[in-house]
Amino acid sequence: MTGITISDLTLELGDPKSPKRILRGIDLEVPAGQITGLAGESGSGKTVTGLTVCGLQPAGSRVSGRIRLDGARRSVDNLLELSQAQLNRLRGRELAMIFQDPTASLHPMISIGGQLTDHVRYHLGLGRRQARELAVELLERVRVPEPENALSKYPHQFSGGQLQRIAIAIAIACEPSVLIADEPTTALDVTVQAGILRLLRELCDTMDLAILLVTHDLGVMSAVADTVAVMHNGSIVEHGSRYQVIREPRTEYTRSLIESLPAVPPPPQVVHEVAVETGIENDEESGR
Ligand SMILES: Nc1ncnc2c1ncn2[C@@H]1O[C@H](COP(=O)(O)OP(=O)(O)OP(=O)(O)O)[C@@H](O)[C@H]1O
Repeated sequence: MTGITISDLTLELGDPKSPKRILRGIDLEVPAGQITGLAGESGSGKTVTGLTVCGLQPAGSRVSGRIRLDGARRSVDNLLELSQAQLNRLRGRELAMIFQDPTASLHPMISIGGQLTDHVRYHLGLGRRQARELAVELLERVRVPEPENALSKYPHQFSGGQLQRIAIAIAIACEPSVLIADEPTTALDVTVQAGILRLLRELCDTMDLAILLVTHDLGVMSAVADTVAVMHNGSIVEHGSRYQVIREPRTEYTRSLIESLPAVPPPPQVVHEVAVETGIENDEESGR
């Protein structure tokens, strides 16, 4: 299987004599070509799980277990054993991450073109012209309107949804095997959310990406995730197909999580339906 296999992942913080146990032996497969949802209430450990896969766990963490990467180009038996320098080489190439706030990964004073071309020149060793061509291609791929013009603009000149598309363009630039998406649509309007979710689905299918989608929003899960893992207090309490987890939850905790939602839309066609209803193709206004 290509993708990520997490086995018995534990993470502790604080005084070793009375540690705060953040992750308590997580087992999770994130296969290529699938969106694996990681759900759970605030503080359950979803974000820390995603960060640990990328080697970005909180400073002072004590981590044990195994995170195996089977990438298209590279496999690593246990990411936890890599040095920071080795992880740096892997991040951006094999492992990519997008966050709730896309501005967190974009520099406010550097044009979008500058940021995209710097990224691909550094990781892929491309020349200036090739890097620019790839930057345009990437912006087209994530459907940022007028990609040539977009290159000379700065982050503040784009809407939130477009910035998330640009962050996704940077994330996929080196054709990674794994994408960790942490609450990528939480800050966006519902119709804009649908467009981003549809884009993630499309990239997952066309690039055979293994996507770990971290979100507290089971509505988002029901729209795109192939399987859903539910976290509670640092453990995965249930993992199954999105239909099974959302419609026929096996644990009391998942049931209560679902009951606390206003309404869960029917799983299979949500993204498609929203797209058709609103006629979203480029679902955001262009720029400001
Ligand atoms: N840098 C840190 N230092 C200390 N504790 C931390 C740090 N980062 C996370 N934690 C703790 O780890 C636990 C899990 O946090 P995490 O952010 O993974 O939860 P989450 O499920 O993603 O919740 P949310 O949806 O609110 O982000 C929480 O108790 C949190 O307080």
